[in-house]
Amino acid sequence: MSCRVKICGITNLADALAACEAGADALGFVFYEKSPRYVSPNVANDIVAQLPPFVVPVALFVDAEKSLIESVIGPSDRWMIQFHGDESEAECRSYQRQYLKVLRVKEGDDIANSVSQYPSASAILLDAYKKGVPGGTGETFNWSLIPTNLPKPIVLAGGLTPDNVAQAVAQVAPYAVDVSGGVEQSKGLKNNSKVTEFIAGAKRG
Ligand SMILES: O=C(O)c1ccccc1N[C@@H]1O[C@H](COP(=O)(O)O)[C@@H](O)[C@H]1O
Repeated sequence: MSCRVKICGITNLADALAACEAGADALGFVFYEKSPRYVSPNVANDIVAQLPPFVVPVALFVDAEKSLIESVIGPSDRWMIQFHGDESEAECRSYQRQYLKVLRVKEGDDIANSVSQYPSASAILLDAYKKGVPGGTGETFNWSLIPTNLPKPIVLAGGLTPDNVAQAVAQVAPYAVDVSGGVEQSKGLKNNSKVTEFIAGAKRG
């Protein structure tokens, strides 16, 4: 089965529709105000209402207040949630939506044990750990730290680009890959050629 692709950090309708046209399976919207890719709940929901069928919108939060999460996911049943902070399994589960739990990987981590803490997650997203920065770092991590027999689908993220995604898919065989900075022309704006190249590389790998 070919690897799915999530294009994250969507801030406008043109980039969203171009990514769908290029074959993206999911689009990520960042509701973390310190990110240069932040998008407001109203703008994001307006974009989501115009997405074609079979494309999953993913709402990314970093230790967000319940009121913010509810204001984003309330208007549409289509939203999946990406918890990119230190949220507990009980908190993630409480929204009764499909969700991705992010684990930020560094040397010495027991990934299998961390994955086992989130039995209700739809999938686990593995990103690079960088002190003081919750995500969107543009940095890869040591993919050989990922155990091969994890009980959840894995979404690989962190520093992926059109140049390294095929190798990443060949080595890790993830369920999906996720990219933000590697397909941008500037922070918060996508480069459509890079998005197309990235998706082709992921499907090839
Ligand atoms: O993209 C951001 O600005 C961001 C901010 C806070 C948390 C996560 C964020 N993005 C996610 O980070 C990973 C890797 O991004 P990159 O490809 O290395 O730029 C990815 O899951 C994004 O969804």
